Amino acid sequence: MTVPLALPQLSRPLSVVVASKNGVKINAVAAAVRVAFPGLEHSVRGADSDPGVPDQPFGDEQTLLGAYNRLACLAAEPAHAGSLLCAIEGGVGWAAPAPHGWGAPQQRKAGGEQQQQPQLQQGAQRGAQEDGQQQQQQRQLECFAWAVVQAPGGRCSHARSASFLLPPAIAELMLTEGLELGAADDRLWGRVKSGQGSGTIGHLTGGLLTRQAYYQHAVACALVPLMQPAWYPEHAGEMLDAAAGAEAAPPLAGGSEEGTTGP
Ligand SMILES: O=P(O)(O)OP(=O)(O)OP(=O)(O)OC[C@H]1O[C@@H](n2cnc3c(O)ncnc32)[C@H](O)[C@@H]1O
Repeated sequence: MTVPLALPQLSRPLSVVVASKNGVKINAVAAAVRVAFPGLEHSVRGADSDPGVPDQPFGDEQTLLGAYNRLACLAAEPAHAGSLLCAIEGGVGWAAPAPHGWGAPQQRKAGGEQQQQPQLQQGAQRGAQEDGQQQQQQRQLECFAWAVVQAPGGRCSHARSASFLLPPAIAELMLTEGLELGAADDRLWGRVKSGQGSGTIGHLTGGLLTRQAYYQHAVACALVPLMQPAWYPEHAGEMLDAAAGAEAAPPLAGGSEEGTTGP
C-alpha cells in the first residue's frame, strides 16, 4: 500500500529557486517538484550561488558542504523568503570498496575458498581498510552528487544520488592533471560542456540515464520529508508556510507587521 502524497494547499503558486544557472540542475529540480507535488502550481528559476568548495569537490563531506553553501547563498537573499530552495553539488571520490576478498579477480583466484575464512576471522573493518587503500592504489573514482532542499518554513533535508564508477581514463585525467569531471569528459570524448548536457552518466549509458534524470532522483529523495510530513513530524507545516507567508502571517507582538516573511 502506498502512502498518499500530502499536497500543500497554497494560496499562491509555489516559488522554487535552484542554486545554479546550469539548465541540467534547474530541469532536474523542476521535474522532481512536478513528481513530488503533482498538480501544484509553481514556478522554477535558477540563481547564482557560491559553493565555497573547490570547483571539483572531492568526497562526500566537501560535496555536501558545497550543496549547503549554495543553499545558504539563496537563503541569504530576502527575495527568496517563502520559496522552496534547492541546491545540487556534483562530486567525485574514491570508489566504494568491495567487501574484503572481492576487490580483484586475481586475488579471488589465488585465495580460493581459503581466502574467505580470514575475512570472517578478521572482521569487516580490517578488510574495509585494506580495500579502501586498494581503491586509492588502483585510483578508482566514483561520481555522485548531493541534493539539499530548504522548505519555505526553513527546515532542510538532503539526499545523496546514486553513484557510478568513472572510467580509468577519466580518473587519470582528473588525478594527474587536476581536471574537473566536465573538462575530463570533454577532453576524452571530444564533447563541449558535457556537464550542461547529458553528462558523463548520459554518455556512458548511451542516454539511458542522463545527468538530469540522475539528479532528479536525488532531489526527489531530498523532498521525501516534505512529501510526507505526517511521517516526518519535524517537517510538518514547512510547506504550508509558503502560503502563510506575507498574507496570512499573524502580526508580531505589538502589532508591527515587520518581520513577516514573503516575497
Ligand atoms: O553551474 P554549476 O551549478 O556550478 O554547475 P556544475 O556542473 O559546474 O557544477 P557542480 O559543482 O555540481 O559540478 C562539479 C564538476 O563536476 C562536473 N560534473 C559533475 N557531474 C557531471 C556529469 O555527469 N557530467 C559531466 N560533468 C559532470 C561539472 O561539470 C563540474 O565540472
